[in-house]
Amino acid sequence: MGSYIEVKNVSKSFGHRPVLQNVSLTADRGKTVGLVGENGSGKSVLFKILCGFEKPDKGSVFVRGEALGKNGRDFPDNMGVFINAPGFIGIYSGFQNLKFLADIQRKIGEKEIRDAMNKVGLDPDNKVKVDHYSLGMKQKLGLAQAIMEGQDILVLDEPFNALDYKTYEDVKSIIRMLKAEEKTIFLTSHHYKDIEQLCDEVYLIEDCRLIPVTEEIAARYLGS
Ligand SMILES: Nc1ncnc2c1ncn2[C@@H]1O[C@H](COP(=O)(O)OP(=O)(O)OP(=O)(O)O)[C@@H](O)[C@H]1O
Repeated sequence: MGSYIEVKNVSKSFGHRPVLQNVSLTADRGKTVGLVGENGSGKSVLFKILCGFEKPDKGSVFVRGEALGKNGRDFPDNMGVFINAPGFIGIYSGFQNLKFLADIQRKIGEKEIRDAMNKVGLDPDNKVKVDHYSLGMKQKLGLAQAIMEGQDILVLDEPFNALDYKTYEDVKSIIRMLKAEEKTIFLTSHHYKDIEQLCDEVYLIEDCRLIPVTEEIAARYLGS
């Protein structure tokens, strides 16, 4: 089998504005791939294309050897997604929210939800409504959702956003744990340091192109 994930010559524009031009990327199973780039450079768009949430104008995405968008297969199987701080129903607890989501696929029961919540450091028996969750708790709930079905590919778009130091370190530890479990992970962060520490391969999106990060390019991001 070839790469676990392959993005091949993908281009995407919104109106007349190109965001991605001829972008290609491969990731082997168990690797952590980081994406950096300025605000609006196209990181989330590329992640949404990987997940099947956006369709490329040109090019293809292969996940475990299967092309997205072929044979009615719009979304990859077994992929956990955390993009744009996930929305939850505020009047329900974290556990209830995950239960609603789990009931869509019916792959897992309460035990797996509890395990995922414990893994990210949330108490499944906490009856507090998500409306009253701190930002860090919401981020962790989003991560629990992304992993609760045992997904082996994880797409995590800025999971460190707006966290205090302690929660930031917690989220980093969760990602290290997922790496140790040999998940294939795609990650963005505005702090190059996070990406450098956690990722096996790093790419920069600049001027609609995807560039492997060399030491020289990294020097521009270090200290950020
Ligand atoms: N559905 C859409 N319709 C129109 N334009 C869009 C759409 N989605 C994204 N864009 C535009 O595509 C560009 C890339 O957006 P994207 O969200 O991928 O940036 P990003 O690199 O993730 O930025 P940030 O670091 O700020 O999160 C932006 O100019 C954005 O406005």
